[in-house]
Formats: sequence, structure tokens, C-alpha cells
Amino acid sequence: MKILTAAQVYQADKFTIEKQQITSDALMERAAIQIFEWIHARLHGAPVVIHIFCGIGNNGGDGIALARHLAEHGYNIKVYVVNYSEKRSKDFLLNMERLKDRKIWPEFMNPETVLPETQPNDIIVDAIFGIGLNRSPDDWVAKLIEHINNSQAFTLSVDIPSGLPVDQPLWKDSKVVFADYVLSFQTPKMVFFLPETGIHLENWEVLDIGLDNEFMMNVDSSFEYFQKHDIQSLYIPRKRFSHKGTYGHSVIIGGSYGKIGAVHLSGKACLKVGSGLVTLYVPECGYTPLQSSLPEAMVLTDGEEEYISKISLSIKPSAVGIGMGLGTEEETIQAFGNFLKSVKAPLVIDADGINILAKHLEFLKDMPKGTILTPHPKELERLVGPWANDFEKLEKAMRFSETYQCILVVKGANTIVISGEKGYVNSTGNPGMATAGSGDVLTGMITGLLAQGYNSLNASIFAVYLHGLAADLEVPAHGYESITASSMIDAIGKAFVELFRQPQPPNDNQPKG
Ligand SMILES: NC(=O)C1=CN([C@@H]2O[C@H](COP(=O)(O)OP(=O)(O)OC[C@H]3O[C@@H](n4cnc5c(N)ncnc54)[C@H](O)[C@@H]3O)[C@@H](O)[C@H]2O)[C@@H](O)CC1
Ligand SMILES: [K+]
Repeated sequence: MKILTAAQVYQADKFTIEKQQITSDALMERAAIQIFEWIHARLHGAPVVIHIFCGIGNNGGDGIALARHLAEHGYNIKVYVVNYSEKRSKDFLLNMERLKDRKIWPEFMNPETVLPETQPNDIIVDAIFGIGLNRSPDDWVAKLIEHINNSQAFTLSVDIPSGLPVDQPLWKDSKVVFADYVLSFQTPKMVFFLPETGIHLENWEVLDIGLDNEFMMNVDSSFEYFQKHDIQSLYIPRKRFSHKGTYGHSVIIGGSYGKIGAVHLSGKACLKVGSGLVTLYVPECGYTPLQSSLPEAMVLTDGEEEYISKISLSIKPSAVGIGMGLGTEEETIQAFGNFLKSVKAPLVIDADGINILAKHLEFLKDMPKGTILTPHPKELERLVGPWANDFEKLEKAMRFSETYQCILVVKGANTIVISGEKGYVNSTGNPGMATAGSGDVLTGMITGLLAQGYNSLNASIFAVYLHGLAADLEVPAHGYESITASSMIDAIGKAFVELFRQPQPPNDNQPKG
């Protein structure tokens, strides 16, 4: 699903109105009806008090139109107009007239108005600001936002939590409504997925208001949100007349004294996504533990006992994953640098591999095109330098990806796969994944898919999705706390099965945590 900017949504809006020959008010009516139906399907006419806070633009217009539908169905509503400007939109005014025709009189709020009381069991609808917000709200509106946030009432935001910009960082000291749920029109907003702004909402859902399909197909969005059907289309089916050689030979290179487990996790995950053969290349101390714990894998050792000192492979790998538990001994660094010059197979670099690159930028020129780097935030910072906000972080990652023609898997609550100027936002995963070895598992999965012939971008996206899905499937049995890297590996099989189960579970597009 494409993630549009505010400017693109306005274009889609205009295009739709012209092509479908409808009025802007008809589009607002569609939006309001969709929200009404969402609420009505859950409340079934319950006499709960619904406070609807409306701005004076089209987001406010949506709120006023919603108020009319709720009133017509007998709901107990209280409507407020947050009168932050005299520039009321045409469709807001039109819907105000319709509301007044039904003898419903909103309370007009200005800087002097006493803030209304709400009860914990009430519902608040936040239709104060939508995608038109272009600066931080005035002080008195900020106080109202705080008042809403201090109430314990369930808060439903129309289109976007009021106070959040759509596609740029938050203004300094700006106040934002904390939304328990956001009903976002046609597209999720990029701010939902980034840590500095995503903390202002718990859940979100996209409502289809029928913006034109042709526009949506052709619009060039920088970011996409990938879900089950996107991943299904990337899947390469296994063939009946195949053998283990068909599915590639993966090599996992890493480990040092005390960190051999990282290689075990990567190697096992690599096998679990279907790599035909897996060889682990480790220092001598890894030989016995790996041979006994992972019998399906072959083990090659470096002459050095405790760390890798040279990388010479007697086999021709289909894909290589390198860096987990590698350490940063001087000899290891040299071995890593030399390996980059000679490697011909598709490559994934993780953990200490990334740390070495960050300290030896001269190695970057030797990195094969299409190499995948899987940094967590600290590793990314070492690689691209510090950033002032989440949007700058993504810009820097995109520039890095373009310069070195590599793919960056920017790990986080919503992992984002960066390929040049495009970013792909993952829809699976949960806070239980913040646990030791989780990244080793992902690196092994990407390597295993590369070995089977997935290209760099598809292998990254597929593995990131499946990794998160495996962890999500662990939640019912383990909760977040007890998920481990090993339990995620155990669930990879279930994740493959789930991938082809229909229909998509309803919470598949929710941010977790
Ligand atoms: N584009 C679409 O597809 C549709 C949009 N609709 C609604 O329209 C909304 C956008 O409406 P608008 O463009 O009227 O914008 P908003 O309703 O978000 O904001 C209202 C106006 O306030 C002004 N403003 C911005 N920041 C301010 C601030 N800090 N203090 C005071 N005034 C400020 C701006 O001039 C802005 O146009 C969407 O979020 C959505 O809710 C829906 O009606 C249906 C269709
Ligand atoms: K809103």
C-alpha cells in the first residue's frame, strides 16, 4: 500500500473530484459515512457519550458530518467547534448548516472557553486538525489537546491525530492528541511508523473513501507499506523435480570466543527459510559446539582459535551472511576487508561487519552492488552519522543506499527496507523481538532467501516480513517477554504456512507496541 504525502493526498482528492465528477462535499460525505459505520458497527447504538471536537477546516467538516449521522441514529453526542481561525472551509460551513437544520447546536470554543468535562467511559472524536496543519497549534488549542490527553476517554482521531504533521518532523514543543485509534483516509501516514511521531497513536486503520484508482496506481510514492499479499507475490514456489542443490548453498561467516551462538542462530534461520545447504565459517572454538547443536549445517574453521583471522572458502557460495558475533580484532578487520574484495556471491552484512565498515569507510568501495546491510539504530548512526529527526535519518539512509548501491534494512518497530530513493515499511513484528539474537535470525533468513534466487530487495522485504510474522505467531503462547531468537526460528515454519492462509488477520496492519 502506498504511503502518500499530504500534497499527494490533496492531488488525489482533486483528481478524484474531477474524474468522478463529484463535489468535494460528496467526498467528505463518503469519509464521514465510513467513520460513522466504523463506530456504529462497534457501538450498536449504545448510549455512551461521544464528544466530537471539530476544527474549522475539512477535518472539522468530517467531524460535523459525522455528528449528523450519529445524531440521526440516536447517539448521545456533544459537538464542539474549536474556533482557531476565521477561515472556515466551504464544506465545513455546508455541514454546519446541515447540522443546524437538525437543531443541533455545537458549542463554539475559543481561548476563554472552560474546557468540557469528560468521563473515562466517554468517547472522544478528534477532528480538530487533519492533513492541513502547517504549524504547531496555538497555546489555547494545545491546552485543549492536553485536556483530551489527560481524560481517560477512548480517543478516536479522524484521519490523523490532531497536531501531527503528515510527512515531516514534529514542530518543537508542539502538542499532539494521543489517539487510541486513527481512521486514516485512503493511505497510512508516514508519521505512524516512525518512533518520534508514532508514539502518539496506539492503532490505526485505513478507510477506503474511493480516491481514484488510476491516480493511486500511478502516483510515485517514496514509501510503501508491505503486507501479506505483497509478500505472497514475491514467493518463489519450490519445484517438484528439485534437489538440495536447487536451493543454493549459503555461507554464514562470523563468531568469536563467547559469541558462537550468533552463528548458530543465523545458520539455523537460514536453513529454516529453505536454503538447500548451509556452511558455517567460524574460528576453531566454534567447531565442536556447532557440529553438535546444528547437525544439518557443515562447519569450516579458521586456523585461529578465538576469532576469524582470514576468510578462505573452499566452496562457491550462492549467498553469504557475515558479521554476527564477528568481533573487531585487527586481523578480523583485515580478513573482512580482503573478503569484500574477493566475494562474488550476494552478500548480507550485519552487526560487527557494519561496525567495521563504519570505522573503515575505505572498504565501502569494495562492497559488491546490491549488498544488504542490516543496522539497528546505533549501527546505522555509526554508518551514516547522527540525524536531527526520523525524517533526516531516512534521507541519510537513502543517500547512503544510492551512493554505495546497497540496501539498508533499518531495523525498528516498523523495520524499513531502503533501496535508493524508495523505502518499504514492514507491517509485522512486536516488542517481543527486542531480544538478543533477533538480528542474527534476520540475517540468516535474508541469506537463505538470497541463496534460493530471491534478488536483494525481495529477499530483504520477504525476510523482514516473515521474521516479524514468526514473532507475532509466538505471542499467544509466550507473550512479548518470553519470545527468544530461538523461539522465533521455531516459528518460521508456522509463518510460511500463515503466509498462505486466507484471509489476512484483521490486526495485520497495526503497529505493535
Ligand atoms: N483529501 C481527501 O481525500 C479528503 C480530506 N478530507 C479531510 O480534510 C482534511 C484536510 O482538510 P484541510 O485541508 O481543510 O485542513 P485541516 O482541516 O487539517 O486544517 C484546517 C486549516 O487550518 C489552517 N491551519 C493549519 N495549521 C494551523 C494551526 N496551527 N492553527 C490554526 N490554523 C491552522 C490551515 O489553513 C488548514 O487548511 C483531511 O485531513 C481529511 O480529514 C475529507 O473531508 C475527505 C476527503
Ligand atoms: K484529526
